[in-house]
Amino acid sequence: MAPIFLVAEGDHDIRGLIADTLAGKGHRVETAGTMAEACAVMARVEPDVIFAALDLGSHHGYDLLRVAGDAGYEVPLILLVDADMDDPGGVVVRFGAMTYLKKPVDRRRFLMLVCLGLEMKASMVRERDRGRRLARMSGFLGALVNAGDETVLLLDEEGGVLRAGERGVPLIQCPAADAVGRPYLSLLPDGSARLQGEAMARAGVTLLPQRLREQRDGSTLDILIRPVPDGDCLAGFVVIARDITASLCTEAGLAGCEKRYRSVCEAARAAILVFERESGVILDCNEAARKLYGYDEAMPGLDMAELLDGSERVLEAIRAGVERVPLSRHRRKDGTLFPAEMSVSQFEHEGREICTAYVQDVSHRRAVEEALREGARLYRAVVEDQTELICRYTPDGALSFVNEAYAKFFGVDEDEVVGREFFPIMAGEERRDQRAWLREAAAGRPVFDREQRVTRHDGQERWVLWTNRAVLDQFGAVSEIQTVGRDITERREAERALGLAMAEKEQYRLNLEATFRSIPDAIITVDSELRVIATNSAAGSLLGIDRERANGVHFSEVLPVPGNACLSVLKQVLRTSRSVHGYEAEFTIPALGVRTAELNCTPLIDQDKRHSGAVLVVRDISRIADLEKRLQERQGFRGIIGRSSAMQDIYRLLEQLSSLDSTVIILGESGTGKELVAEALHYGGSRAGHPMVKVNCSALTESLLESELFGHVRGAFTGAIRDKAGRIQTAEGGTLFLDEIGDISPLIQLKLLRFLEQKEYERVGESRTSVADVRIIAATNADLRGSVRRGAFREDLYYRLNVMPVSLPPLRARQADIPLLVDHFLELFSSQFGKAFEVVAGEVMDLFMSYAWPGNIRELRHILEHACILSPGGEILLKHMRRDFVDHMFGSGQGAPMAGPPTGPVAASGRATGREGVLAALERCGGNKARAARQLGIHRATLYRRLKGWGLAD
Ligand SMILES: Nc1ncnc2c1ncn2[C@@H]1O[C@H](COP(=O)(O)OP(=O)(O)OP(=O)(O)O)[C@@H](O)[C@H]1O
Repeated sequence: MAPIFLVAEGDHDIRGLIADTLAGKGHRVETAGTMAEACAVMARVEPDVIFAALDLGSHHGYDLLRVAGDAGYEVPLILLVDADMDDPGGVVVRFGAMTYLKKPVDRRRFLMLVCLGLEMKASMVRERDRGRRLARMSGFLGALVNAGDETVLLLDEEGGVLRAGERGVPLIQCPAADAVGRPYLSLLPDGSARLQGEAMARAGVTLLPQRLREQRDGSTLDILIRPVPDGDCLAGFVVIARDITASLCTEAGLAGCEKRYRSVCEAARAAILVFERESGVILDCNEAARKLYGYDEAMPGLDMAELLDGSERVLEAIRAGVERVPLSRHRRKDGTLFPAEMSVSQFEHEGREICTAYVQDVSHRRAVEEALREGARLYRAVVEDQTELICRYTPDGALSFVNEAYAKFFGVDEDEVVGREFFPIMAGEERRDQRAWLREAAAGRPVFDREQRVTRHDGQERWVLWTNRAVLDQFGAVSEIQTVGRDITERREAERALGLAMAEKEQYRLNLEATFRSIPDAIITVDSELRVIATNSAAGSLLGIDRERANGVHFSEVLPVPGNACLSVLKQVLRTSRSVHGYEAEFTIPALGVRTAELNCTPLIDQDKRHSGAVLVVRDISRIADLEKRLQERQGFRGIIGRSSAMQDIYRLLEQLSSLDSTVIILGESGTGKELVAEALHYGGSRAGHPMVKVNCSALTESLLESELFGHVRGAFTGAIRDKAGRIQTAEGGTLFLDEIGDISPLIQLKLLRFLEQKEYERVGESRTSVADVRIIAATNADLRGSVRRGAFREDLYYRLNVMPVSLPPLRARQADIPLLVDHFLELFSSQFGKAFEVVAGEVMDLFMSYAWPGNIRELRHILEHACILSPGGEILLKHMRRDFVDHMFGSGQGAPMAGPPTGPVAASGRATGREGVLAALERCGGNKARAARQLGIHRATLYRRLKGWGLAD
C-alpha cells in the first residue's frame, strides 16, 4: 500500500507543489489548508509522514503531533518554515518534529526528506511494535508471575527482587510491591533466609535448580530456586514457592485410595480385570483373576482375546456399552474352558477408555442349578407317587403346588387350584391356629400338625392329618409351606375302638384287682428282668412287701430274706419258661415268725407269645404243714418207701430238685434205690410228660455206649447200616438216666461234659452239631472222688455232675425203714402172686433188723420174694426164708455183714412190731391206732391188718 502523506500548508501553491511532487512519486497525498482540515484528515487516515507549515492559521503545524499522539500513533513531522526563520532547529527539537524544510522548497532536499520521513516512519512503526511486544511480554510476565497459586519472584544475579508475584503463599514478609528492589533474603525469616541463601549459592555455582521444603505456620512450602543463565553467566534467579500441604494430603489420600483399591481388588472373590477397551490389553488384575485363569505370573500385558472364547463378539458387545455379559466361555492358561458371567464398568482415563470386568466362574453354580433342577424333577416324581396329599403354599396362603393325590382327593385339577387360597378349606379357628403357627414358624417351630375333618370330592367326610413344614429362606423367613396330608379316618376309628377297649380293659383290670385283693394268697407279678410289676394286698400282709415302693424294684430288694425261695422259683420260671407248682418253702416273717408257704409260679406270656415275666402265688400253708407234720413224717415219696429221718431229708431234697432242671447225681451203694430216686425226680417234675431214658453205662463198650448215647449216621463204622438216633435224642424234653456213670471211658466223659455244658453233641460219624433239651440224672455206687484222684474220672465232669448230689443211705443205716419196706413188698407180692401176705413173723423181723443188708433194699426184696413164693399166704415164717440167709444169720451170728449194732429205737421198733410190741404201743397211745402205728414205724393199714390177724381188730 502506498504511504500516505499529509501536507498541511496554508499557501496554496506550496501545498500544490508538494502534493504534485509526492503524487508524481506514486505516493498517496492528503492536503489540508487549515488546522481543522488537517485534523479531519488525521481522523480519517493515519498519515505516514506529515509536512506541516509552522504557522497554520492560529495554530502551529507541530500541534499535529499532539493530534497523532491523541489518536494513538506517532508520525514523523517535517516543519515547513520560512526561509528567514531563526533557529528552526531549536523549534524542531523543542516540539518533537523530525526536521524542517525551508520555503520555497528545494526539490532535492524535499525528496531526500521524503525518503527520510518514510524511513523515520518505518523506524517508528518498528519501535512502536517493539514497544508493544515488550509491553506484551511484560504483561505476560506479570500474568505468569501472578498466574498460579505459587509465589513467583524474579531476582537479579545479586539476589535483589526484580519482580514479585502478588498472589500465592506468603513467602516473603512484606507486600509484593514493597519487595521490588530489596534483597530477597532480607525479606525471609532467619532460618529460611539461611537455607535459601545456601540453595541460591549452590544454584549460582551449578546453574542447576535447587528444591527445598520449608515448614511455615503448619503449612509445607515447596521452594524451587531456578538459576537463570545468560550464556555461561548467571543472569538471575526465579524463585517459585508452592504451598504443598494440601497436595501432600491429597497424595496421602491417593496412596490410601490406591491401597483401598488394592485391598478391595485383592479381597474380592470375583476375578477383576482392568483392560483397555479398544485394544483389549489387560492393565491390571487381582489375585482371584490370576487363580481363576491359572496364571502364576502377573497378567497385565495379556490380551483379553487370550482369555475369552469368541472374544470378538464379547469385546464388541463391551465396546457397544454392554454392562453385563450373562454367559461367555473363558479360557484358562492351560487351554481349558469354563463358563463365566461378566459385569463391566467403563471409565475414561487420560484419553483412553478403560473397562473393569468382574468375572465370576459359574461352572459350580451351573452344576448346582442342574442338581437343583434334577432335585426338583426327582421331588416331583417322588411326591407324585405318594398316596399322601401333598401341597405347597406361600405364607399368604396361595397354593403353589399340589400332587396328583391331592387333586384327586378334592376332585380338582392341579392347574385350576395352583394360585388359589389354601386356607378356605379350614374353619375360622383352624385358620387362626395355622396363621399363629406361621408367625412362630421361623422362630424355631418349623413343623405344625393339625387334624382336620375335610370333605372328599365324593362328599364323604374324612379325617386328614396335615403336617405343615415351613421352608425357610436364606434369611430365616418362611418362604413356603409344604403340607403333607394323611387320611387318618381309619386310624381315628381304630383309636375310638381302642378307647372303648381300653375302658373295658380298665374295668376288667379293676375287677381283677378287686379279685386279687380278696385272695388271701400273695400274688406278685414280675417282668423278665425280675422287676415287680404288681402285687396284691396279701403280698403285704403275708410277705411284708411294701406295695407302695415295690413297683419297678428288683424282686431281690423287695423281699430280701435269706435263701429267698420265691426269688429262686421266679428265676427258674423266667429261665425255663416252665411253671413251678407246689414248691414248698419256709420263710421267716418278722411279724409271723417261721411260715411254710407253697409257691406256684407261672410264666407271663405276652400277645406275641413271648415270655414277658412271671406270676408268683405264695400260699401260706403253715397250718397244713403243721398238721401234716403232726400226722407223721412221710412214709414214702413217689414210690420210695421209708420214713427214717435220712429219707425225710432226701424227700425234701427231691421235692426241690423235681421242679428244677439241674443235673443231679445220685450216690449210694448198689440196691439203695438210686434208679427209683431218678424216676421220682423225673416223674415228679415238669419233664414228666416227656420220655425218661435209662442207660447202664457199665454194660456197654466205649464205642457201643458212644453210639448208644449220641447216635450214629449210616457208615459211621462197620455195621452202621442205617442212621440211628441216640438216647440223648430219644430223651428230648425229658430225662436221661445214666446209671453206673463212674464206669464211662475218658472219651465218653469228654463228650458228656460238652453236652452237659452246651447241650450240644455230634452223632458218631457226623460233623453236624445237634442240640437237645435233656436233663441228665446220673448214678453211681462207685467212689467217684477216688476215681478223680486216681485220674480215672475227669475232675471237671465230676464237679459238673456233683452240683446236686443225692446220697442214699444204705439200708443198715436206716433200719427204721425195714418194717415199712417189708409191708410194702408183702403188699406188692400179695397182688403179684395172688396171695394175701400180711406180716412177717416176729422172729423173721428180728433177723431182718439185725442183718447188715449188703445188697440193701434189692436184697430185702429178693428174700421176701423168695419167702412169698414159698409161703401160701398170711404170715411169713422163718421156714419160708432162704436157707442160705437163715444159715448165715444163725450160723455166723455176729458174722453178718453188719456195719454196727442196730440202734435202740429202730431195733425196738423192729422188735416191737410183734403182737406184744403192738399192744404195748397201743396202750401207750391211748388206743390211737394211727399214733401207735407211727410210733411203731409201720403203716396204719399194716397195724390194722395185724390186729385183724390176731383177732384184735376192735
Ligand atoms: N426205698 C425203696 N422203696 C421201695 N423199693 C425200693 C426202695 N429202694 C430200692 N427199692 C427197690 O429195690 C430194687 C433196687 O433198686 P434200684 O435199682 O433203684 O437200686 P440201685 O441203687 O439203682 O441199684 P444198682 O446200683 O445196683 O443199680 C428195686 O426193685 C427197687 O424197686
